[in-house]
Amino acid sequence: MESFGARLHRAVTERGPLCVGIDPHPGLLARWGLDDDVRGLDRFARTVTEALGDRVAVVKPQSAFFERFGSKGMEILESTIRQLREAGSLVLLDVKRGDIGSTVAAYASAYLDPSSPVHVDAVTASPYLGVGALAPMFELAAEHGGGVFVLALTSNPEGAAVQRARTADGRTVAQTVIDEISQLNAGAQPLGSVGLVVGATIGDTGHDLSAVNGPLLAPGLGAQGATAADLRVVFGSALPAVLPSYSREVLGAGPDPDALRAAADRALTDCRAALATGD
Ligand SMILES: O=c1ccn([C@@H]2O[C@H](COP(=O)(O)O)[C@@H](O)[C@H]2O)c(=O)[nH]1
Repeated sequence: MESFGARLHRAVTERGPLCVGIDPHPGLLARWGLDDDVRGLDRFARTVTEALGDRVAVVKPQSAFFERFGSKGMEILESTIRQLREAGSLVLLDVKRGDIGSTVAAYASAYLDPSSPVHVDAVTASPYLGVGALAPMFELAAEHGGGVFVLALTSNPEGAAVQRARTADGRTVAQTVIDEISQLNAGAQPLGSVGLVVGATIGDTGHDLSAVNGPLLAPGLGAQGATAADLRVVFGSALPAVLPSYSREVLGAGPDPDALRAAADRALTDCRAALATGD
């Protein structure tokens, strides 16, 4: 079984370092001339999938925008996941799950067991109940070639008070998460399968990402104010592992599929330039 780290490395080599989110905000549905209902959601998700599924390395549906329509929204999420995978992009479901270990095991089987209807390539997870409580996700992911992206330094301003608080040994909470994930990925080639989420908005915080050896998902670009040029400041020597992520910045170009593709291409060009070593 090929690991998620290896699959992601290949996808980024072939398609470029870019993740595009599917975040059907009510405001975006309106801008696209769609109603804020199940039909609008379906049209939106289908349009993004058809425009970008065969060219972007990773697509990240935001589960909340599907969940808010109940079972019909979940049906659309299931078919979106299926279509994206058929088109060849890796699917990272942004669900930010986390709980006590026995419940995390159920979340793991929901998203990382290939027999599940919402099986995806990777999920986002919250370490607030302890990184160790996420072990069932890491284990099932490893068994089936899946990945997990653990929140470390999020892009929103409210995150800092918790994530940059100091623990008894003087490290920040975020650094303890970073260090635990680094241990999980130690020795993995070409890249570990447990990633971190580090916002592109956070500036130079002095956190040490050098030993992570896993992918670093960087949301916060575009609508939240960060630019590709900020990636160098935030990630420093860890830049080669960065997977930049845009949602509203690209989605706002729709519904014309050509305009969506052009927006994704622009984002990729900016990110390639920012991530290029020696730039
Ligand atoms: O720290 C984080 C973690 C996750 N997100 C998610 O990424 C997208 C960002 O959307 P934009 O439209 O590009 O702002 C959204 O789904 C968030 O829930 C994040 O922003 N920051």
